[in-house]
Amino acid sequence: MACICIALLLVPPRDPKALYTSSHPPIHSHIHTLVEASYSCSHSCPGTGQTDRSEAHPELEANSSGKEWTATRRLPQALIIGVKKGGTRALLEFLRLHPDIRALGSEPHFFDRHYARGLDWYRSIMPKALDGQIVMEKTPRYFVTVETPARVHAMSKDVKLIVVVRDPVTRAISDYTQIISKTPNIPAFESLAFKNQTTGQIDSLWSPLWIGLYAQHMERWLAWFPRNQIHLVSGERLISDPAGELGKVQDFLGLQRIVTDKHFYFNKTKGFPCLKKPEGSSKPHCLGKTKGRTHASINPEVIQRLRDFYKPHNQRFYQMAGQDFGWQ
Ligand SMILES: Nc1ncnc2c1ncn2[C@@H]1O[C@H](COP(=O)(O)OS(=O)(=O)O)[C@@H](OP(=O)(O)O)[C@H]1O
Repeated sequence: MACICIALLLVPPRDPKALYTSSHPPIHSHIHTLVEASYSCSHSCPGTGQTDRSEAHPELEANSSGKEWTATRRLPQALIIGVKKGGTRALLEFLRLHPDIRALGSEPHFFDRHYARGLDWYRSIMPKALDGQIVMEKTPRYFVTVETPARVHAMSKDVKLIVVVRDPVTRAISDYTQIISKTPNIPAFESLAFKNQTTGQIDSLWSPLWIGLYAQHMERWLAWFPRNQIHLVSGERLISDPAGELGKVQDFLGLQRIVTDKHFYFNKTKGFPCLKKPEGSSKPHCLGKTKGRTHASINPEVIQRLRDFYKPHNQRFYQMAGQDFGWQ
């Protein structure tokens, strides 16, 4: 909060009133410079950890004319609904650089686990936002939970939905790598992936494999939302060209393209794009150790069998998506 106050003092907008009202053009055009400063703060203010960064753009209260414009808590207008291990954290962290986005840092699991708490509870956990800012959260499990599309639709039929998809085979191995890191004694990937290893019959109900049946899950969402309300992000391109993918997401959200290639650099040690050292900040920011893990080593024959298994499912998904994600 102290940082944003300094930023406000240092970079006064030409028309402070316009900064805090819902008048269009959206606030980003007015607070562009300011946000460069608050972005630095979000990475360097004491006690600003990953979760705290949901408060990267604190609510602004102005009284240049004696009047106050206060941020309020609102239900989200956009959700990152999946997929688990697709790159959802990276997407959320990158989007958070945008001054017109206010995102919850943790995964609230409202529509899948805490629905009984009601919409007032859900609203109460959202970060405060100004008019014109988009409130969002990410919970990757929404994409695969059967009840979720109807529940999300009951909250808002206009909500914008984002799904980060990744090669389902790599995604399954990533998922298993995470599971085994928490439960080291579980059986080998191979024995969980097959109902019968001799016949090679795949156990498609095993969660790491079932989540990758994207067409099946997508179908449920398309029963409630039009295709143009669901934006698909390539998890692979989010790594190879984060600015390109972010550009398309900002377009989808109706935002100016403010998060661009100038925000990223490729960290060779991490092997992933990270956020550049912002001006005035002590260090650049990469995602934590649980993102970009070394995967469990899997027999190549098993991988090939999984590729064969997913092939028709992927083709069906490409048709629904209207694009080929290039998974082998
Ligand atoms: N910039 C950057 N830095 C680090 N990691 C990145 C990045 N972009 C995408 N990814 C990929 O994100 C994968 C984790 O996905 P999620 O964040 O969706 O995981 S989770 O469902 O929230 O647990 C994670 O999967 P693993 O590599 O298997 O660990 C990464 O491949």
